[in-house]
Amino acid sequence: MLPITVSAPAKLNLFLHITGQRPDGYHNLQTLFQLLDFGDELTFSVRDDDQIKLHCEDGVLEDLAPEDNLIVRAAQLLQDNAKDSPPAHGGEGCRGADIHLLKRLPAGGGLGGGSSDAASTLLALNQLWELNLSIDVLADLGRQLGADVPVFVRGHSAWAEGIGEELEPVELTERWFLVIHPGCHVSTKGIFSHPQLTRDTPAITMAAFFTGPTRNDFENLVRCLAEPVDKALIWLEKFGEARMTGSGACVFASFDSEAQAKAVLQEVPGQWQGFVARGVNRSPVREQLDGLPPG
Ligand SMILES: C[C@@](CO)(OP(=O)(O)O)[C@H](O)COP(=O)(O)OP(=O)(O)OC[C@H]1O[C@@H](n2ccc(N)nc2=O)[C@H](O)[C@@H]1O
Ligand SMILES: Nc1ncnc2c1ncn2[C@@H]1O[C@H](COP(=O)(O)OP(=O)(O)O)[C@@H](O)[C@H]1O
Repeated sequence: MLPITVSAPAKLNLFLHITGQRPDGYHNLQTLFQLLDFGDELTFSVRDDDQIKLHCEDGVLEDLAPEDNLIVRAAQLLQDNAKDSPPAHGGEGCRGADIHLLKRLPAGGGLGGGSSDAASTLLALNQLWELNLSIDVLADLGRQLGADVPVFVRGHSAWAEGIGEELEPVELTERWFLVIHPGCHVSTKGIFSHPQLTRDTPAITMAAFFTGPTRNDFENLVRCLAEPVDKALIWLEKFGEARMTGSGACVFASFDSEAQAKAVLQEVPGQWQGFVARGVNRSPVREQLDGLPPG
């Protein structure tokens, strides 16, 4: 089997309302996931043993032990799930993989990079190991890795409820986004457990999103706790409506054209990283890995 190279696209949360907290501590939310055509890149090749080896550039994710990396965790979960079905080509040990990661998305940026890496791993190894698992099964495995993984497995921009796993695909006008990383990191777990987080926003309908005011319920709190996020939002607001994605720290604004977004990118102050990407309704990974049985 030849190696497979796939992308792991970023997401933006076009809005994010926290509507309550569940007995298990997780929060119910409403959000609109917008997939982007920009992300990490992963190359998978089958090993002739059963090991999962992750390779990435020196310094990238160096604080993370390999066994904690969502890529390795996704591959192991898939291995465990498939251990009772014989390998397609017979014999032992063709369910190992060498995985090369080109990391472009800032970890903990609210762009879902780790979750998308995990989803792309499930999708690519399902194909490479010839497991033939359905998208529903892969999305359920993804959910065990993180609330944001299923949307990347299903691979469509989506309206989400529950903890982010109840998904309804949406067709959004494909706009251009400028995304700025203000250089700080916001812990998702930490901010979800903050006593001052707004947790009681009334639920809205999808129609209300398109006509009424929405916000990101993390934004005001993160602005107070992380000054670089506040500064980046103030700067970006000069060019249009600026908002934070997920639990931060990245902020974004949308534009009608690539040229407009790139013109603002040129102006981004040197202390911040930025990129321009197109909003896409369908994930490039799902476009690439066709032939999966329907969920
Ligand atoms: C906030 C969002 C919005 O899309 O994105 P990010 O900012 O992480 O990109 C997500 O809800 C993040 O999803 P994800 O990053 O997969 O979270 P998980 O790994 O499942 O959970 C990390 C921690 O966040 C908390 N958590 C997560 C999701 C949720 N609906 N309620 C929660 O309370 C839990 O404390 C959990 O231990
Ligand atoms: N492959 C990975 N890429 C990025 N982060 C990862 C990965 N695997 C595990 N993580 C952990 O997940 C956390 C959240 O990462 P990420 O999904 O990029 O951000 P966010 O949840 O803010 O969108 C990181 O801080 C890191 O500790």
